[in-house]
Amino acid sequence: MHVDIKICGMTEAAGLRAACDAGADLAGFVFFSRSPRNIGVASAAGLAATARERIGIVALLVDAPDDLVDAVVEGLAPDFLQLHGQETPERCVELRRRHKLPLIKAFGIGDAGDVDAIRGYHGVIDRILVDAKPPKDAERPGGLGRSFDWSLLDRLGAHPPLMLSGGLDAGNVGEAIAIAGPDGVDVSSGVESAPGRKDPVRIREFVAAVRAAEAAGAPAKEFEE
Ligand SMILES: O=C(O)c1ccccc1NCC(=O)[C@H](O)[C@H](O)COP(=O)(O)O
Repeated sequence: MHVDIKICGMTEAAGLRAACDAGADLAGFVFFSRSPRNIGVASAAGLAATARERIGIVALLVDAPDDLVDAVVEGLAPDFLQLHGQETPERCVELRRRHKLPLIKAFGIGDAGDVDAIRGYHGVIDRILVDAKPPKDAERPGGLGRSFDWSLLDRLGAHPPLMLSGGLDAGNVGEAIAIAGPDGVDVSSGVESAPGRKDPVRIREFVAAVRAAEAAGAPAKEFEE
């Protein structure tokens, strides 16, 4: 089984190069002004141009208006859009139709009800990304280095491909894969030396830990829609 690895919150060439060299599958760029990983479209496009043949490019947006989504899609030409806000299924349909790009929809998980709510998105998104539910007063809805009870995902039933995130690092990602059996994992804080600064050594260690878990044969759960 292959577990896709997404390293999110790229702001510098060194981090992006480390992700490519380590064999990560996807690199995320955050377009959200209250994030320490926020990046402008031109800077993201410049970085992505150096890596596009080696890694998939993900544009992360939070309840973004059309003019921002249009600018990001036109300037960056991402392979995926990741929606990390309160986007409704109707908004997902609209964005998929308008941009003809696969959607990764993020869901904050705090309890069983949050998992059950994902069902309303089946058929209108391409991948589920589960993250810890942020506290009410959080500055941002993701990239907080918080994890959640992975066993809640047992309730998912049949589902589109699943990406697990939230507080992952090289030390816990093997256990997370064994419990949740995701199709992919996503990390930001756990591979940083400070918010917004990716650490090449931690990236290498994280990718190695995921590949070791794959080799150990943690069973990926089947998905279907
Ligand atoms: O990373 C951010 O700053 C961010 C800001 C606003 C919305 C989402 C954000 N990150 C989303 C991601 O995909 C992160 O990789 C995911 O939340 C996991 O983050 P972490 O727990 O820090 O590994």
